This record gives sequence, C-alpha cells and structure tokens, in this order.
Amino acid sequence: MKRLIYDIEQIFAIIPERFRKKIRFSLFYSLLNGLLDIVSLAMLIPVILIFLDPTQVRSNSTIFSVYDILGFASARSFQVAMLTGLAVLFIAKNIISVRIHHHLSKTVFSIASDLSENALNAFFKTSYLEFVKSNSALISRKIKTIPHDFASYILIPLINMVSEMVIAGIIILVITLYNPVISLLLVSFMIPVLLVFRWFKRKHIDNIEQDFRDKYPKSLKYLLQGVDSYIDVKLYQKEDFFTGKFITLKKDMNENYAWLKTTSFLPAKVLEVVLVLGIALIFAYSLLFPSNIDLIPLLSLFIAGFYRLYPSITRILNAITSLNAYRYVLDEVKDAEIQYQPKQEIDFYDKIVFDRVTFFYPEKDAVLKEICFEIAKGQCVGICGQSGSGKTTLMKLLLGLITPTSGSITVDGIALSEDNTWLARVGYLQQQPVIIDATLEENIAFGEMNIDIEKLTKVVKQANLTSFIKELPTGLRTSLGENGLQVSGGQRQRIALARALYRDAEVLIFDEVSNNLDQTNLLEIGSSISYLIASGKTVILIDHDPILLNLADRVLEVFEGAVHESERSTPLL
Ligand SMILES: Nc1ncnc2c1ncn2[C@@H]1O[C@H](COP(=O)(O)OP(=O)(O)OP(=O)(O)O)[C@@H](O)[C@H]1O
Repeated sequence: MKRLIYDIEQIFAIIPERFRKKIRFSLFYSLLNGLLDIVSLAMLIPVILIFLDPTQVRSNSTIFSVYDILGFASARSFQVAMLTGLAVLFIAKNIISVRIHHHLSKTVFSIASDLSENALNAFFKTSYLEFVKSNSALISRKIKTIPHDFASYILIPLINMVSEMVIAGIIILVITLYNPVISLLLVSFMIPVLLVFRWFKRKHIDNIEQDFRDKYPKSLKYLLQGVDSYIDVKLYQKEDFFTGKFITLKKDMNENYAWLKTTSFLPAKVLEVVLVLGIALIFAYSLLFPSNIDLIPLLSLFIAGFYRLYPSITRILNAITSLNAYRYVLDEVKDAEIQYQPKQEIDFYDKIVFDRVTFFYPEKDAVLKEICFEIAKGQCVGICGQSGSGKTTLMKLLLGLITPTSGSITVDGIALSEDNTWLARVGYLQQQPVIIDATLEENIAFGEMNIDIEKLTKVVKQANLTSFIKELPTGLRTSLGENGLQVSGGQRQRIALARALYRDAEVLIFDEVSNNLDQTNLLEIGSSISYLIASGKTVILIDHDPILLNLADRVLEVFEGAVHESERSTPLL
C-alpha cells in the first residue's frame, strides 16, 4: 500500500501541471461511470423479480410504492414500462460510458504528447558531448515509447484501479447491507483469485520490468545498427550476427510478454470458475435448507454483484500487473520541463578571438593547449593538420557546441555558448552533409515552413545546383529519399551549401569537404567558395587539399595541441 501511494505521488508529479485538473476530472468521471453501472444493475434486480413473479408488484412494498407513485393501472403495463425504462437506462449508461472513456483516453494521450514534446526539447538541449555518448535507439525510446507507455500502462491502469477499488468497495457495502451472507460469499471467493494472481505475478511478471528496461533498448540498437549498416553487413556477410543478437533478445522478451498476456487473461478465467462455484453453492444451500432461503432474489443479487465485481477485480489485477511491469517508466519519464530563456544576440561585425583555449574530452589528454588566434570578419582562413590533431574539435569549439576547458572564445567580445544566437550566423558543411527524407527545396530551406522562392532561386544558382535540378523529374519538388541515398557526394555538398546560404549564414565552415569530391566537383565547390569570399562572407576551410587551401588569405596548422600560422608548404595553384 505504501508503495502504491508512493507511485501515485510520483505519477502525479510527472503529469504536467496543466493536465492535473483534467486527470482529477477523469478519475471523477470514471467513478461516475462505475456508479452508473451499480445503479443500472440495482435496477435489474426488481425488474427480474416482477417478471418472474408479477405478484411482487403488490407484495413488495418498495416496488409497490413506485407502481403507485407512477399511477400504473395494471401489473402488465408496469412490467412493460420497467423493461423499457431498463433498456433506456442501459443504452444511456453505455453511451455515457463510451464518452467518459474517450475523455479519459484523450486526456491521457495528450499527456503522452506533452511528455514526448518535453523529451524531444530536452534532447535538443543536451550538450554535444552527451549527445555523442548516447545512441539513437535510446533517444527514440525516450521520446516515443516511454511517454506512450506512461499513458497506456501507468496512467490508464492507475485511474481504472483507483475507481474500480472504490466501486468494488461500494458494491460489497451495498450487498452487505442487503445480505451479509452473499457479501461474505463474494469476498471469500475472491481470495483464491488473488492468491493465484499473486503466485503468477511473483513467478513471471516481476522479471518483465527488467526486460523492458534492458533488453528492449539493446534489441532496438542491434536492429537499427543492422539496418543502418546495410552495405557493410552484406559486404562482411554479417547478417547472422545482427539477426542473431536481435532475435536472441527478442525471443527472451517475447517469452515474458507471453506470460504478461496470460496474466491479464487469468483473472477472467478464475473468476468464471468462482461464479459457477458460487451459484452451485447457493443452489446446494437452498436444497439443504429450503425454508431458510429465497432463492431467486439471492441468486439475482449474487449474479448482479458478481457481474460488476468481476470486471472490477479483473481491472484492478491487470492494473497491478501493468504498474509492476512498467514501473521503470517512472524513472525515465521524469525529465523536467525545459525552461526557455531568450538567447543573447550576436551580430558578427568584427572578429572571432580564441584566447588561450585548452580543451580536454572527458578522461582524455588535452586535444588543444592554450591556443590563441583571431579571425577577422570577411577573412578566408584555412585550417590544416594531421588526422586526429584536433581540427574538428577546433570547429566544434568555434560553433559553441563544446566549451573550452579553460580560456575563452569570443565573437565581438561575447563568449560563445548555446545560449546565444551565434549558431544562427554560422553555416557548417560537413564531409557527409545530412539529407532529410523530403524534397530538394525542403532540404535547402531545412525546417522552414514557408519557403521564400526568390531566395531559393538565388541560393540554388550560388551553390551551382541549376544543372542538377534540371535532371530531376520534378525539379526542386523532387523527393530525395531517406538519407539522400540517391544523391552523389558532390550534389550533397552543393545542397548543404545552398542550405547555409539560404539562412544567410555570415560565417561558412567547410569541414574536409574535399574528401568525398572528385576534381570536377571540387572545382565547382571551389568556385562557389570564391564567390562567397568575394561577397564578404567569412570562410573557414578545414582541409588538406591545395585547391581549396589556396583560396584562403592565411592557413593555420593544428599540430600537437598547438595552432601555428602555416608557411603553406604545399605549392598553391
Ligand atoms: N567525442 C569525443 N570524445 C572523446 N574523444 C574525442 C571525441 N571526439 C574526438 N575525440 C578525440 O580528439 C582527438 C581530435 O579529434 P578531431 O576529430 O578533432 O581530429 P581531426 O583533426 O578533425 O581528425 P580528422 O582529420 O581525422 O577528422 C582525437 O584523438 C579523437 O579521438
């Protein structure tokens, strides 16, 4: 019980503030729904009675007072009216019930959407270093699966459980008042159900939480890795490795899922047996003591009580199973709401300054030590250095994705961080630019809802994309497919360049773009870069290719953690 209260407190803490009132209403409506069930069942008993024995209309004082107040002239017309009333009541009750369930589901799944939104915002807020340590399976689980599981397997079962507990309590109380023997019979029959359930839960359900926590993300990881490395998997003939890893985990999980399903099925079956045994016991009692018992009302009461207690008990037990199996979700969904703070504006009009910047990755030696240099606005600076010397790290620092361990990086005197608008001024072109599964124009405008056609046409020309577009079946509106697999390395680079130009980036960083380009594409990118330099953009070229480095006003060399002005040892063209 203590655990349950603790869980309820935790669950309430997770529900976003604006939904708490709605959830309380949902709970209230669920209770109302249960009460309507009880009322309609209670109405069933007198209707059965007057049908089986019409003399009850006059002999039963309660029934007679209703008959009298409503001014009926014959028992038959009263029977018909009661039956019609009962039908209307059941229809109305079930319509209300559907509406209440819809309200509950709508509220609960709106909460799931809210939690997903929070998780996605939190993901975009994670630091670059945390991001590189994470994996996509875990991220997608946190954003998609966990909020959904919280709604489906925690919130709905919890609301059902609380309202069903109250309803079961009311039913037992009412029956006790009417006939304590039946009440005792009903309660004592529930005990074997609870014992069987408890045994099952201990044996099979308690491991399921571990499955959901550990095996599910691992299996998803192998699945995604296998799909993402399609070419390598085929090349190295490692289909069995990925399939094997995935399927071993999946089989274990499915075995436990099977027990989870069986457990939810179990109470209904046991309760059915209990119902038949109860009826048999009442019959046996009436045979043994015929004068002591009024068989029909007793049986009606037992069956009516059971009819409503049966789903109550099933729902309570299933809710307990669900809360146990999915309790881990509570730890993973707890992330606080993101507080948005306005970002500090940076208008780049003078220079970028690296002042005694040192950077260590966690648990590693310093990649860069006390480096100092400046880049003036409008300059084109080349950066070269051996593989692993720290060129990309330098760029991540310049982008503000990572912050110096010591020293400072400032733009016009303002220190770089994710809390200022610096990233909006920078276009970063990587070796393998990202292509999203969308049209070419959506790839260029990247995340803009309303595409500015005039600007689009301009950047398409600047990035030398005109001839590529002519080859496409529907021009700029052609879909580039998942991961842009149908686009060549050179085309990718030009699309990325158009993307950077579309957002009016002031500073353009080209990170080893020559790696995936042939001579023709390299010259084309080179001519685009020359155009950018001429138009006053600040350009940073991390590269080893003389064709590109030749475009730079100066070249910096990263070597053993330091940065020197290079003598341009390579003959420039
Ligand atoms: N996220 C990270 N965590 C830990 N170490 C890292 C991380 N990223 C890079 N490193 C290490 O930092 C060093 C510099 O890496 P960086 O990618 O900056 O080099 P680079 O000069 O760009 O190399 P390349 O030319 O091969 O791309 C390397 O030793 C690398 O292993």
